Amino acid sequence: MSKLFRAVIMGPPGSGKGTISERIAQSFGLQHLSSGDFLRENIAANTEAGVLAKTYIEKRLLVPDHVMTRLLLPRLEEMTRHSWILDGFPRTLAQAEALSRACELDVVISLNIPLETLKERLRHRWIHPASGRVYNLCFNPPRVQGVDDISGEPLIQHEDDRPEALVARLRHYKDVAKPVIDLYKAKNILHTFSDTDTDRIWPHISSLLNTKIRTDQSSAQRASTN
Ligand SMILES: Nc1ncnc2c1ncn2[C@@H]1O[C@H](COP(=O)(O)OP(=O)(O)OP(=O)(O)O)[C@@H](O)[C@H]1O
Ligand SMILES: O=c1ccn([C@@H]2O[C@H](COP(=O)(O)OP(=O)(O)O)[C@@H](O)[C@H]2O)c(=O)[nH]1
Repeated sequence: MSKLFRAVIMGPPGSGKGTISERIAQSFGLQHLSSGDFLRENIAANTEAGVLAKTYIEKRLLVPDHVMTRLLLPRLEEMTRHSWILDGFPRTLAQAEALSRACELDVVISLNIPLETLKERLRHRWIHPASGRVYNLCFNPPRVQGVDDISGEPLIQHEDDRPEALVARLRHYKDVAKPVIDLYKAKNILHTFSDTDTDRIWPHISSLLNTKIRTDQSSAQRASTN
């Protein structure tokens, strides 16, 4: 069996983590695990962690580290036979340290997108809350305006995606993410991509993953024939 591949994607709200993770999942066969979607599934299913997480999310707070790790790490353990990309976790240094104890990451992708671009994208972001499917009126519009392509249910916009809320969210992201980014830089697995456009970033991410995944697979094959 080829070596499993573990990746994390980081970036401020609107940087394209969800959009790029979906492309990676489709092009490279990785499982995409989004912490936000996973929390929403737990809330919908009324699990103990979901009920607890909801109280924080409703107040626009981060869910405490011990709740997040207790929820996410067992989910990752269930995926031991799959290569995966994690989106939205780890958010804090404590989460990153807990993840390091659980598994070894191959690549961390960090998205560095100009503020004006983030503002524009979030202003036009529409979400299907039940599935987490994300649309943008300019970039990937739904087939019918205001309606989810698959379920036909209405789309909503997040209060938080208003341009006025973004500066504070961005400042908060930078404060919390800085030590996480420094940790991955020190481990030599951080790859930062800066541009205004996912379509221009994508070829670089794709060639990075092509190199990494192919190199890992050939060394795993060499190990199995030795
Ligand atoms: N790793 C995490 N640690 C703590 N709380 C988290 C984590 N991931 C998600 N959450 C909680 O779930 C909420 C929804 O997460 P989600 O990633 O879907 O949206 P978001 O924070 O609005 O980010 P974005 O706009 O980048 O998609 C967050 O606002 C936060 O309260
Ligand atoms: O090059 C891009 C990438 C994303 N988006 C849109 O920008 C918003 C934010 O993207 P996403 O939800 O993937 O970002 P995240 O918050 O997960 O980082 C969504 O409406 C996307 O459809 C865009 O317009 N252009």
